[in-house]
Amino acid sequence: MRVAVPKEIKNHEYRVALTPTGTRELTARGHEVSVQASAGEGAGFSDADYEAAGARIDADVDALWQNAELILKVKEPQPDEVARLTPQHTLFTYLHLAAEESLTRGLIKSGATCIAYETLTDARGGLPLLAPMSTVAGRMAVQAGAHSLEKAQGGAGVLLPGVPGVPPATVTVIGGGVVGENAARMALGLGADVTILDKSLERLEVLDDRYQGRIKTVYSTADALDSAARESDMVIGAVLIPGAAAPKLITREMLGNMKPGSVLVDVAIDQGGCFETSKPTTHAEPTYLVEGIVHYCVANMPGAVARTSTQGLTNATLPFVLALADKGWKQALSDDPHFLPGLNVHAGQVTYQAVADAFGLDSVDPASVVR
Ligand SMILES: NC(=O)C1=CN([C@@H]2O[C@H](COP(=O)(O)OP(=O)(O)OC[C@H]3O[C@@H](n4cnc5c(N)ncnc54)[C@H](O)[C@@H]3O)[C@@H](O)[C@H]2O)C=CC1
Ligand SMILES: CC(=O)C(=O)O
Ligand SMILES: [Mg+2]
Repeated sequence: MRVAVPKEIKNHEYRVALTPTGTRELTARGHEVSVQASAGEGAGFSDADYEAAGARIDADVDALWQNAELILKVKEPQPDEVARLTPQHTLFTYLHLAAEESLTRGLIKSGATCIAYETLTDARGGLPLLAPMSTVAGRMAVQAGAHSLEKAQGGAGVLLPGVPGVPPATVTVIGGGVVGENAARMALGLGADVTILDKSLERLEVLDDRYQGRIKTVYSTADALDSAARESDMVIGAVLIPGAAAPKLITREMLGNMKPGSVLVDVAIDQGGCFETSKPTTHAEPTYLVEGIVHYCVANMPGAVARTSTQGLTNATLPFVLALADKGWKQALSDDPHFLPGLNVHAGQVTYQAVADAFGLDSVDPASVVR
């Protein structure tokens, strides 16, 4: 199969979808891999590294896309990339379609087969291609939030661990999944007073057992969210309803009850955000203020630690990339019931129910498409 790896073009996105190690796995199986010139540079991989693994380096972006059958990316296609997609292409990347109607409509129009990392499942009920980046984003959320609490960033001037005689900051994490647990662990490690809210009692039991009371767990209700807003120095939004737009859990009205200079870190921004006043930001300008509350809403947080993130992401995607290249998308998806939910759009139709629901579109069952 002809596999192409474009250079990412989203603001401050330095990850790349395939490492030289992954390239070698593909070329050893007889696949042709074209990597856009300097695509791996931000993650510390040179063109020569890819060439040594058997890839062709292509400086001509038009030719790269035109010759490709399988396109491997990291971030959702940007408008210039959507314009390059045709029915011949299978695209494998993060899509987060429920947050972006124009992208969804663009992919429908393209006729391409679009498979999202974030909606693949595993036998334990997890999201195996979201998990590595959720781990990164959860860990980064506390770094970003701690920086945002500094006065120069508009924050209240609070140090997470406090000092002897001054109590630590209060950090609330909404959603105790992969992002949430990793954020809570980091905040705990830095000496903050940490609480996790979740709607899943089962998940709260796991966390309670794992942290033995060092992290408090609270069932997520409107009352609990009200208290979290009033009492916290930092609130981290880490909820997910797979494939769907995030619920708005902290409203604009609730900001008035928060301490001035406290910080909201909305990691769920890639699914539209879980705070009413969130809007996507970039690493170039990560924060903004609403009613004296600092908002950090970067939709590609792992891009900032591209070396670690690229390795973590490609470790998880490689088996699926190999299946797509070896068997073609139809056979690969039909052979694996956990790969199948990755299919979001095919030949002009939405194949993921929650995405169709978000925009009032019709959807078709992905199983019917691979038969
Ligand atoms: N901004 C960024 O750069 C990145 C963002 N993300 C996003 O972070 C979000 C979280 O991802 P994961 O932790 O992997 O998901 P997950 O599925 O592991 O965890 C989500 C948790 O939210 C809980 N939840 C759902 N509704 C809730 C509610 N109303 N109140 C409290 N808890 C609720 C669920 O029970 C679950 O435990 C996703 O939107 C993901 O796309 C992930 C990586 C990078
Ligand atoms: C999950 C995601 O959107 C990211 O890693 O950028
Ligand atoms: Mg996004």
